[in-house]
Amino acid sequence: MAESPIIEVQNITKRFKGLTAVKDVSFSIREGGITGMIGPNGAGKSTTFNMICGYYPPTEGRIFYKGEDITDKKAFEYTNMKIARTFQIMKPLKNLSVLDNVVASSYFGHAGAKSVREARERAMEVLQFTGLFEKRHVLSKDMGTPDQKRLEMARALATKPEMLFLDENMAGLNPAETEEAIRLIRKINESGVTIFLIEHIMQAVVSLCEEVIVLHHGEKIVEGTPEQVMNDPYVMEVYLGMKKEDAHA
Ligand SMILES: Nc1ncnc2c1ncn2[C@@H]1O[C@H](COP(=O)(O)OP(=O)(O)OP(=O)(O)O)[C@@H](O)[C@H]1O
Repeated sequence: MAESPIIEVQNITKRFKGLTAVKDVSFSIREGGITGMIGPNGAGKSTTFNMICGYYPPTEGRIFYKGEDITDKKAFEYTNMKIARTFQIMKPLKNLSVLDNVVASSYFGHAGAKSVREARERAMEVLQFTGLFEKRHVLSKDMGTPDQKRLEMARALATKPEMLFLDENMAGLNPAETEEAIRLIRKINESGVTIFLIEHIMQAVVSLCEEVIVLHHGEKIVEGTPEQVMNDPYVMEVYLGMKKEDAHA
């Protein structure tokens, strides 16, 4: 794994009128790795995610991608920078088939398909890769949550990203479905895509991430390997709601 950061976040703060949602947060995302962000509800995870993905700019601080300052870039410019994201509330084109959803995404980004044929070929490849090939003719609105989440990833992959942001991709999945999602995320990473994810499901964070950032009340409280983070007394208290001695009871 390369050591250089693909994303560097420097002292970002976001204020919404009177409320400071994120306060002076800094971290980096290592190229080639899987980095996770956790924290209780309202900790500032989505706000941080949205700033890094260009949905709104930080009130203060800077964000760098491969050394370039992208703080003022807009979300629509990201696919051209080989960055893609999924949404917590999924946004498929509901009345289109799974295949057409992925075909539509194939036209976007730095490697946007130049013809219908190229877009279809790309989509077929992505559907094979994500395990959705057999369901390619199903309307996306007729699929269950696990397949819709998979489709979100397929649509993102169709833009050929080098960096993928996953926003609570496992919410609403049962343990077996979670395991499948973990396998797919690992496979995407092994294909060379750097991943940054927000996730409430600890099993997924521990199994996938080599680096975890913990937010609480808008501030970064801990950063480290899953093991370091899960054994941190402050994390146990504020995030898991128990004292260290309780955890060993
Ligand atoms: N657009 C906004 N305008 C005003 N306040 C906001 C806005 N977005 C988020 N907030 C507030 O900022 C704080 C952090 O919210 P955020 O959604 O980033 O937390 P989170 O860690 O993602 O929570 P969850 O796990 O519930 O999604 C919350 O108090 C929230 O109400």
